[in-house]
Amino acid sequence: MSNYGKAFALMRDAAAGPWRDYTRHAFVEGMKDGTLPREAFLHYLRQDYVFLIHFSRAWALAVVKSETHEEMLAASRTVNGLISEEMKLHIGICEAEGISQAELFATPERHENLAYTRFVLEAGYSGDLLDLLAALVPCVMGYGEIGTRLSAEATSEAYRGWIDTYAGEDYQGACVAFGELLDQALTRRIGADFQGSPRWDRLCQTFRKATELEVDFWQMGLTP
Ligand SMILES: Cc1ncc(CO)c(N)n1
Repeated sequence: MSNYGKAFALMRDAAAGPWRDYTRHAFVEGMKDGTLPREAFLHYLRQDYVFLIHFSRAWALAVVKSETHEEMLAASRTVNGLISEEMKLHIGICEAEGISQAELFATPERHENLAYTRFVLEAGYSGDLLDLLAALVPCVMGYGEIGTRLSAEATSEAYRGWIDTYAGEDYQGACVAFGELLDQALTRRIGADFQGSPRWDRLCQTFRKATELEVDFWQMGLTP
C-alpha cells in the first residue's frame, strides 16, 4: 500500500484517525464478512452512481486545471476510466437487481453525497490543480486500500464483485498513476520538498475533510 506515492503517505499519516474510520468503517467490515444487508448495499450503490457522475466532473475539471500534457493525459484517462469502467460495475449490479440505468441516473441525491462531491468541485473551482487533487486523493486511494485488504481478508463471497473491481489490476494501476501525478504536480508547483511549504498544511486539511466526508458517505450507506 506504500506504492501510491510519497505525498499520499504523508497526507494519510497526518489524518490517521479519520483515515482509519473511513477505511475500516462498519459498512466496509460488513462487505468483508457478508453481514452488510443487501438493501443497504444497493442504496449505497445508487448513491455512488450519482457520486461518480460528479466525481467524473471533478476529474474533467482536473483536465482544465492541468499545466502539462502529462497532467492532461493522466486526468483525461481517469475521466474515461470512471465513465466507461467504474460506472459499469454499478449499472451491471443494479440491472441484475431490477434497477434500470434510467432509474439509476434519476436517483434522488442524499445530502451527504451532495456535500462531498460539491466540496471536491469547490476545491477545484477556487483553487489550482493541487487543491483539487488533495480533495480527490481520499476517494481514489481509500478504495484502493479497502479493495486490497478485503480481497485478502473477506470471509464471504457476497460482495466479491465489488471487492474485485477495486482490488483489480486496472483500479490498482490507476492508484499508482494518481500517486505519481500527485507527487509530480506538487514538485512542479511548490518544489520537491513540498511538505516543507506553507501550502502543505492547507492541502492536508483538504485531504482530511474529504476523508471525513467519506466516513459520512459510508454512514449514509447504512441508513437507506
Ligand atoms: C464515495 C466514493 N468514494 C470513492 C470511490 C472510488 O472511486 C467511490 N466509487 N465512491
